[in-house]
Amino acid sequence: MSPSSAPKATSTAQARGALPMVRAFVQAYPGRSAAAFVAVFIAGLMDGLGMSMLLSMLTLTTSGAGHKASLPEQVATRIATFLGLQPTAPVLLALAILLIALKAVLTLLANKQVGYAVAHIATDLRLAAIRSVMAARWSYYLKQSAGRLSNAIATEAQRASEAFQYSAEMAAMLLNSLIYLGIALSISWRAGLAAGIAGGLLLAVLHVLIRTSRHAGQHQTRLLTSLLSATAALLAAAKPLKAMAREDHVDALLSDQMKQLRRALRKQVVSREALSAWQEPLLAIMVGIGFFLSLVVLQMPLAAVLVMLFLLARVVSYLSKSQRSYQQIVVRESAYWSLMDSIAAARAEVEPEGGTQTVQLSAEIRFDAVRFRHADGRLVLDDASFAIAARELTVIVGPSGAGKTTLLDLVVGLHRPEAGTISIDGVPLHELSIREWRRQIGYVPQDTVLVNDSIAYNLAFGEEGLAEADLREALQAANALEFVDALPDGLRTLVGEGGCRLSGGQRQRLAIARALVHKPRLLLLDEATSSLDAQAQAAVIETVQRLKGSLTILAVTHQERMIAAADRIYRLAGAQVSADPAAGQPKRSLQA
Ligand SMILES: Nc1ncnc2c1ncn2[C@@H]1O[C@H](COP(=O)(O)OP(=O)(O)OP(=O)(O)O)[C@@H](O)[C@H]1O
Repeated sequence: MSPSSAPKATSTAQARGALPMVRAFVQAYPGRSAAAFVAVFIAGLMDGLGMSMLLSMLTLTTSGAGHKASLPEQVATRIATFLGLQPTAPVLLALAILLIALKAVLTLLANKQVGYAVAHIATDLRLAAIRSVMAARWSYYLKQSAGRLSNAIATEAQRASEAFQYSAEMAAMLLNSLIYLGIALSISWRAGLAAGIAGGLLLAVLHVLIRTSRHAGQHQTRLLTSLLSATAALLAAAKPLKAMAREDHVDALLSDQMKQLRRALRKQVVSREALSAWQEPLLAIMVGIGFFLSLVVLQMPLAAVLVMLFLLARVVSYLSKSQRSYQQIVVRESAYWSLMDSIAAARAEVEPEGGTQTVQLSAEIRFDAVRFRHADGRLVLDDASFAIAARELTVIVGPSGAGKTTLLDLVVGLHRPEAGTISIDGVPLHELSIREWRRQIGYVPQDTVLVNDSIAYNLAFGEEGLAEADLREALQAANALEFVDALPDGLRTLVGEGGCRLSGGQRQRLAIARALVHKPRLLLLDEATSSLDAQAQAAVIETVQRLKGSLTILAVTHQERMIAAADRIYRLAGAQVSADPAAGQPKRSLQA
């Protein structure tokens, strides 16, 4: 099964609850669900037949001649005769043992199918959640919290998949209780009816505990989401918090949510244990009443009463077990719906593929009368027209917060202009295949992002087919080869969480190498040399100068050296782009 077989994300308008969830699972995994159901059904029949053998053996040894055989006894006798055996007590016992053993084997097979399905569901839900977020618009991604996403992928997917396991258990228990109810009805409809009513009563009386569990589960889902969002955000700021001795602040911020979560979990445990604790005595009371009614009121023979009570106890006990499974389903149901909501919301914000055209960036990137504002209404570009010539170094300068990073994001296609056109070699960006365009880009963000893996991993970053020589060449170009070679494990060195085992300057050089390793046509540098010392800066700028004849470079910078090396300089301020007189003479005309 593929992640596409994960249950379909639904809109909030659709029916919620445990049953629609189970239906979605069954629709997503019809093969495994059917196999598990068939195995459980046959296992239930084997169990029923095995018990019929035992009951026949019991009545055979306790009832005298003239006893009218019940349906299960007739079936047991017929099976024995069909097998060419005399329906004697030892034969019936042996057949009962065989059938019960067969039931165990079939139950194992059913559980195996369910186990596979559970693993698939968890994986498919996780992949569906990750893919939906990664495929969403950048503006949507910016609104998400990493903690919420981690919670959806780790906890909610796990709880949702466990709900399937409990659904299978509940179905098995319900089937078994129905089979025993059938046997009881075939022996005496009165006794069968009594068993049915007793079971129904038991479920109804204890249903209040199911409601408590559902609420506690919903509470748990909400709390885990906000708790993990807050935790991830605070952990990201661990260093300044620790450096200023404010770690207690984390404790204070999280402790209230922790307490609430503990309360929700305690409620779940209490209602789960209360359900088991109450089911036992209620079952015993019902058996006692049944015993009294059949022996004293209905004056049934003891052997028949024992058989009936045994069946009644089986029906009610299977129903109780199915109720316990149902309780576990409703505890987890909210995790499933929360995850489905997240997936549906991300899919509704899917980033358009763009057009089908491709370009090689051989002439220019042009902004024509471009206007852009962020979602909060902040105007970043207003009627901006300028050109970035291919194979040149173009530098953007401007005050902090003017919108330089936003301008780079517009070139990448992460944001779309509200008016005007951004075109590459004359083709509007929205007509280009956006992924094809981005594959040509090497991007060095303002804040270096390294993942907790090796240097080699961070350089390749998912790009396939790179040889070690390619990595070394990129490191050389970024003036990073020397320090990487000096590390004991070289390219295999682990960089730590967020690259914490490297200096800021080293991290930045690795980010530059990563942007160069796939030989891009356009290199975007967002304050890419801000953490480097003068020597390292000079080396990177030398590389940039060397590269600019063969690739297009657009750099946001405040650094004099980079500005001095530029072919064109634009200043962004007050939502206007202009040639920058303060940054020295513009090397080329503003209007390309
Ligand atoms: N996703 C966003 N939603 C709303 N406003 C944003 C968003 N991103 C940036 N801004 C705002 O847009 C403006 C431009 O931000 P941007 O990061 O592009 O500026 P910048 O010129 O690169 O700044 P700096 O030199 O300080 O890095 C800022 O006022 C910022 O607060």
